Amino acid sequence: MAPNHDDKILAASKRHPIVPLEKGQFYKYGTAGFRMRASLLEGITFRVGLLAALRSRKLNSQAIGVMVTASHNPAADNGVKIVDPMGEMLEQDWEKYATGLVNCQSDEELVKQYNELAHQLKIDLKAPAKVIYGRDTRPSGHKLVSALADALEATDTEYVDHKLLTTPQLHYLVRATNTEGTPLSYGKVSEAGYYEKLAHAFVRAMKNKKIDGTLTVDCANGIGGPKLSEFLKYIPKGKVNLDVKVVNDDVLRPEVLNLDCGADFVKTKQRAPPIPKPQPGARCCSLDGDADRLMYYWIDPERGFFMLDGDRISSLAASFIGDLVESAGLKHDIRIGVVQTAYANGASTNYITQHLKLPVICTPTGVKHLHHVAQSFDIGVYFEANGHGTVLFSPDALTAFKEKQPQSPAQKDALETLAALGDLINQTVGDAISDMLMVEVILAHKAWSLRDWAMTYSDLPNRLVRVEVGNKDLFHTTDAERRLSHPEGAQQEIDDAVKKYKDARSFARASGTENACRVYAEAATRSEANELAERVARIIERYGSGQ
Ligand SMILES: CC(=O)N[C@H]1[C@@H](OP(=O)(O)O)O[C@H](CO)[C@@H](O)[C@@H]1O
Ligand SMILES: [Mg+2]
Repeated sequence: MAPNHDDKILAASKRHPIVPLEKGQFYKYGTAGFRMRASLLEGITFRVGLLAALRSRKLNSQAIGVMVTASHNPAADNGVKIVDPMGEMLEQDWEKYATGLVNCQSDEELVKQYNELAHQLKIDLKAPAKVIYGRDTRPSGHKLVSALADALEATDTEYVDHKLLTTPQLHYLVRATNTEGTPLSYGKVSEAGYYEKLAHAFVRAMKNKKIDGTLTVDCANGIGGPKLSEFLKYIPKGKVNLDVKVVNDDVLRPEVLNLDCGADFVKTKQRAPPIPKPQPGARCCSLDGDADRLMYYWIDPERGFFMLDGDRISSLAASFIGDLVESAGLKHDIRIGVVQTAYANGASTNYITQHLKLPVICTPTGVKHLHHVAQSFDIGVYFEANGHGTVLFSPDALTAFKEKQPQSPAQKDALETLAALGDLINQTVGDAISDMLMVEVILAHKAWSLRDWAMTYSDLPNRLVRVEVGNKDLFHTTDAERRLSHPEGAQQEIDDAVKKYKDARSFARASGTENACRVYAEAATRSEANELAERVARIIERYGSGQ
């Protein structure tokens, strides 16, 4: 007889009610799962647990991950998202099922829809299921994970609570769990296993190169602080000279999470966090609240603040890895590509295509889109301008690094470094700690300061504007979000505006995470970029109000 979870789900669901929204509004599994004020999330997290259990049963009982975090949002928010078996984001086709379950009006309707989904997707509810989960430092996380556990109990799902984790650590653990004991083993299934893997790969990739000076790491007062401090204990003394100063790592006062610090602050405000007082010349980087975004910067004694964002990290990685592939004698066997979104600075795209001679593909916003396209290369480098990204190596590429017989000491060296990078760089998702170690390795190999890195090309002046509109759903895009297909006439007006400026580019789209549109503009000078952005913002305002 099929196990009947219905009564258990019904009873448990009553303990975790959904907060009804105003008529006509509904909850949506967005770019980063469900993310909103934490007070609205208990019932949602319970229902996400139901879906995670179904997903595990659908995928031969592989472990599914659930991460409770609201990343760089204020402390009062929280969020919940599902991680697929290889550590990737939930398959897009399933987002609508999450949205469906969460928007059921009653507990009875929820149970009905749960069973209908199982039937429609041919899921055997008798099969074993496994879910593993973690959370960031937000106090609301406790209540949310207990709602999640209730859903897993009600559906007879095995679960492991990994407690406090960075988002990328949870992604690592999901993949490690599902590959344990196989030739594709991703590492030990523990937080310590994650640190050991990274520390070991870091030492191998450094190859006795020297890192110049101290790196100050702003951890946004989030989970990255304690986790980075823990990681540092795993670096063998005397083998590498990584000198890290961890700052903004206060996780005991939730109100300071992401407050005037962190990668999102640095990127959007284009300045260093005020605390600790910025030191001219100091090499700095910032993580975000769940440690999956990374920004580098320094205050130049002469020219002031200078930021090295996701585009810079992407071009740095592509250039270094491209050179290594050539030195390893694999240039004709391995296809390297770079994936960006329309927000990437045009100068970075030019540098990658014209100087590095690598192909660049533009995808819609959201790392799941970039990740997917990056998988089509042997080595796919992807970063959003906001500092979220990674480098993916195909199984063929990893095999080539390990098995190719080197013809010279230089080839051997390049192959070893590539193999070490394959272990150092998180293959499941963008990971600020892993990306930071990658940047440190590259700067040490090139013997570059942040200023040397910044000299590779000059960014085009640009401006990003948030525009409140009556109805953002009126805006539809095409060509990887670079053009508007609706409302009719809007794109023509943007084109006409762009033509008035030199080296200019501008586009507008509805945000996937906020109730607003975003306008991006770049041009040859700062004043022109500002003027163009304002002009396009006015166009969007006008069309967004339906006039
Ligand atoms: C311009 C911008 O930075 N957009 C961000 C933002 O998406 P929007 O759809 O633009 O709101 O949040 C996403 C999730 O964190 C992130 O992937 C993306 O890069
Ligand atoms: Mg984040």
